[in-house]
Formats: sequence, C-alpha cells, structure tokens
Amino acid sequence: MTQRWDHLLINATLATFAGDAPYGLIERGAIAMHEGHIAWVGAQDDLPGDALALASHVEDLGGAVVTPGLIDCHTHLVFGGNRAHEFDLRLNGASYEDIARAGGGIVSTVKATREASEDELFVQALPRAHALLADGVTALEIKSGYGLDKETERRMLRVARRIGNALGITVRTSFLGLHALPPEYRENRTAYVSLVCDEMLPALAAEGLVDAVDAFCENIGFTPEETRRVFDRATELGLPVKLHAEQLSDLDGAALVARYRGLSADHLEYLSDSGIRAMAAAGTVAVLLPGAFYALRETELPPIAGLREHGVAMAIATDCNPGTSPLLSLRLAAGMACTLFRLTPEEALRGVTVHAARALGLSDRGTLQAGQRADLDVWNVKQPAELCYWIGGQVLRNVFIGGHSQAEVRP
Ligand SMILES: O=C(O)CC[C@@H]1NC(=O)NC1=O
Ligand SMILES: [Fe+3]
Repeated sequence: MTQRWDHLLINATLATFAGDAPYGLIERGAIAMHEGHIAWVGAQDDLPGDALALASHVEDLGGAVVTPGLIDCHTHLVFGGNRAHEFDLRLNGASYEDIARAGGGIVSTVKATREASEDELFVQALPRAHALLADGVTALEIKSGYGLDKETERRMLRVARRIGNALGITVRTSFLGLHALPPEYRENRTAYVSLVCDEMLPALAAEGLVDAVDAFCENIGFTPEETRRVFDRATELGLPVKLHAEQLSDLDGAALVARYRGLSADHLEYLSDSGIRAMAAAGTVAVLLPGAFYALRETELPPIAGLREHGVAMAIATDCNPGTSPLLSLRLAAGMACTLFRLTPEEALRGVTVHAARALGLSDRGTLQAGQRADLDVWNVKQPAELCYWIGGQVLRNVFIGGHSQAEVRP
C-alpha cells in the first residue's frame, strides 16, 4: 500500500531537469509531496494503484508546466536608496566606469545604505524580494557590499537573514566586503583590504552571517592579488568563494576563483579560453547576468560557445542591484539570456534551477526528483519554452515552498 502523501499533482507537464533529456520533460506526469520533500515523480500511468485514494490533496493541473522553484543565485537585493539619476546619465553617454571614478556608482549607494537603519533596509528590500517570488523564485542569494564598514556590512547580512525568515524561503548570504573602496580609505587601499580580511570577515563569519565570500575583481574594483587575500581568509574560515569576474575586462579572475575550486565566476563577458578551461576543470559554475549586460548597453558577449564546448554549467541570475541591473524578475533574466546571449530556453531554464542551485552549493533542490526539497512552481503555460518566450506578464499559477502551497497565502 502507498503511504498517504500530503499533495499529489496530476496531469502535469513536468520539466524535471533530471538527466540530459531536454528539460527532463515528462508529459502527462504526476508529482507527489510529503513532509516538505518530493516523494514520487514520474509518468501518471506509473502511479501506484491506490495513490489517488490515499493522497490528502489531489490537484489536476490540466497540462500546466511544473518546474523546480527558480533560484536567483546572484543578487545585491539589500541596499539604501536607488540610482535612477545615474540611469539618466548613462543614457546620455556616461559610462559605468566614468560614473564610478567620479564618486558615483557603488559608493553613492554606500552612503545611502550607511544612513539607513536595519529596519529601513529591511522595509526597502522586502518588496524587491516579493517581486522575485511573484515570478517563481523560491530561494535566493543576497550579497553584502554596500556597507564597507563592519557595522553596516553586519546590518546588511542581518537583513538578508530576516528576509529569508519573513518569507519562509532559503536565503544564502555572500560577504562582498571587496565590492568598492570606501571614501575614507581612498588613499590607503591596503589598509582597507586588511580591515576586510583581518576584522570584518572573521567577525561576521563568527556571527553565522556569512555562507560564502565574493569579491569584485575589476579595474574599478579590486586586483587579483587583493582578491587572493580575501579568498585565503575565506578558505581558513572554511567558507566557499565566488567572484565577480571579467565583467568589464580580463583580469584572469575566472582562473583565480577556479584555483580555489570556487562555487562560481559571475558576469564573464571578457572570459578567455584559458579561463573557460580552468572553470571546466574545477567544476566552477558560470553565472551569466544579462540584466547588467542590458542596462550597461554592453556589447561584449560572454563566450557561450566555449562554455558549451567545455561543458561548463551555465547559471542565470538577476544581479538585482541599484546601479547596473535593477531587475526584479528571474524569469525575465532567463528570457534575456536567450535573446541577448543566444542560450536555448532549455539551457536558460536549467540555468535558473539546477545550475543555480550548484552555484550556491545547494544539492537538495533544483530538480524534480524524489528526495529533493518540495520547492516547485506551477505555471499557466503548456510548454517550458513559454517561460522564456513571454516578456513580462504574470504566468505563475502557484508555488510550493517546502511542500506548502502558497496559493492559500498568495492574493
Ligand atoms: O553599481 C552597483 O551598485 C553594483 C554593480 C555591480 N557590482 C559589481 O561588482 N558589478 C556590478 O555590476
Ligand atoms: Fe553583482
């Protein structure tokens, strides 16, 4: 006799992303959830005979697509204020680097973030998290990096944890102390890098606020040598690393994070063949950020063909941040990855599920397989490619987070 399941969804088009078949597709499939995990998944005709009678809730989806819950593996979701005025400046010809060198960019958001209380940062970030959830996100990463002093970095990471608790979703935090040089250290970058490595990171890690360590390795950010210092400290503390790499130039950042067997290298517009090979050898995930490419009107495309050829897993994320990617839909980011970077819809959807989970070191989710967390999205579409095809709009029907249907709580 089959055990009683909490939920059984039938007549579903399942995009499982398990195995190599396109989407891991199961037409007319069924998926059962029990005590927060996927208990059974497969062709409906293969269900155990008494399954429908024993399930507490049975729902016929009428052929709707079901995917794993979407995972946004790269966001700067917590910050004070916004930078709409810079949007205007850039559209009038100023480059992101011009604005940064003139004291705008990241540093201007630092000022607004330092002036905001923890509650103010939480209240400002929560609607952005709600927007991501409204389009299918069930887990996300949130970086620090707009505080650039211990107290404000702590406040940012505490807000990230509060967002996860308030919404009942998994939030993975990344410490990004090496995001920009704060004004007070403009003349002494070595001292700032030491403050980050020797004081901030150990203290915030000891408070349980840090799940991974990131850095902005770029001409207008930090050098490979400075990045190595914070990566060495992360390694001493037992924390995994990831890196903003090759966004505006090639500093061999991808090869650097691969040397630490890092979780991911992110952006990658200027990634070299040697960087691709290093990532492939290390199993480091390529996180592509089409929102920043689009908002900066970048023209250098990431080397998608090379990443494919060497079997580097590609993830897609919003890079939600006030300067280069004020993007509040991961599903739209997947569509942009198709239209702008020429990924197939299958690659893009794999990039916001199983590959995104890998970029966060999460192995308990990202596919529809028995034993995985029951985080899944039910969509008002009949084929998975529609999720990248429709631009904007509301195509999400329901979300299960840990096996709990949000339909009961969603408007
Ligand atoms: O402009 C900002 O506020 C962040 C930009 C963001 N940070 C980074 O390291 N690269 C980016 O695109
Ligand atoms: Fe970023």
